[in-house]
Amino acid sequence: DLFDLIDSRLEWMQDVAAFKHANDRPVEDLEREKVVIDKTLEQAALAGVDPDSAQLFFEAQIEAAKEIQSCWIERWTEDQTSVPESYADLTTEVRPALLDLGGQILETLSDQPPVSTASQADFLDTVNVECLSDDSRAELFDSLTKMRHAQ
Ligand SMILES: O=C(O)C(=O)C[C@]1(C(=O)O)C=C[C@@H](O)C=C1
Repeated sequence: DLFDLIDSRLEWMQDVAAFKHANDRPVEDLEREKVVIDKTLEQAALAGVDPDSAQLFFEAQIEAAKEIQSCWIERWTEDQTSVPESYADLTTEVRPALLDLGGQILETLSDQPPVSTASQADFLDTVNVECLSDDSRAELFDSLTKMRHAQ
């Protein structure tokens, strides 16, 4: 289901944060964001989703992803004992999984009517990731309702 896929993408961000924290890498990677957006445009064209609306939604997902990662790293910086000992590898595991989820999100979206504002409560119930603020969740939902099928 669409909301579960969006939740799954964000659930990966704790692992991403753990990898970056352990390897002293910054949360934001603009070069990677370009790869993700380029892939999104390609996947949107294949799935029949309007590319501009897909780009705006994926940018909102990336903003949410960075907020979640920063929140975790802040927690671990305050309490060293809470730092995770194991986490998935960013390059070989997480990034391929994120691109795959992106494709599934676009395919699922194209197979159903556009997301209606009436499904907000259901969205908020399902997309309930630790460290994601209410504001970001609302913004994510708003850009999701603006995604359109290709003309
Ligand atoms: O791949 C990463 O390094 C991530 O943190 C994931 C992600 C994304 O949501 O796709 C988020 C933030 C980065 O700036 C780049 C990409």
